[in-house]
Amino acid sequence: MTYLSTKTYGHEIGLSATFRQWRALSHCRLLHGYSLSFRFEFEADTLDDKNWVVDFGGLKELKAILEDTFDHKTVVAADDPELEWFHEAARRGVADIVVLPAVGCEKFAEHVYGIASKWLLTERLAPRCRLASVEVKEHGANSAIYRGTSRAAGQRDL
Ligand SMILES: Nc1nc2c(c(=O)[nH]1)N=C([C@H](O)[C@H](O)COP(=O)(O)OP(=O)(O)OP(=O)(O)O)CN2
Repeated sequence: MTYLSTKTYGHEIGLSATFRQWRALSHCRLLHGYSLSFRFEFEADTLDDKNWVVDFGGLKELKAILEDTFDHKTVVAADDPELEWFHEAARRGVADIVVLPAVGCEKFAEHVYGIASKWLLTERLAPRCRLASVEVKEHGANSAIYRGTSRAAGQRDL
């Protein structure tokens, strides 16, 4: 028996991030932004003493991490050829930049999955509670999902 629970920080909470996919040939190479949505899917074979997979109200640190990374941020890929230009924008107070290994919904989902998995361990919620997946949505039509590949998902990719 596996129990699932989910937590969604939707578009309505305003995690507004600007980014670009510099390798794209389309308009996606231009800076553009979305109020990103994040959906966490947790799983457990056994519930805690309250009969919960994970406390819905106990995830505020995860929300804070999302805010630190995506709220009013300009997210830049570490290999963006214009990286120095973004740093200059930050120095001038025009952009609050966050440099990540890669940019795009799939990579945002992977990045958040890694952070959230570590957090579960730190909080001693893992290994009982595992992070099954993280979904990142740009808007109602576009999303990407990063899924743990083993039942030890709460302890992998660390
Ligand atoms: N698999 C992915 N594909 C794309 C991503 C992504 O993160 N993962 N990102 C982009 C662009 O950055 C952009 O966010 C999407 O723009 P666009 O392709 O124009 O998509 P729209 O939904 O706005 O376009 P419609 O034509 O209205 O469908 C591109 N691809």
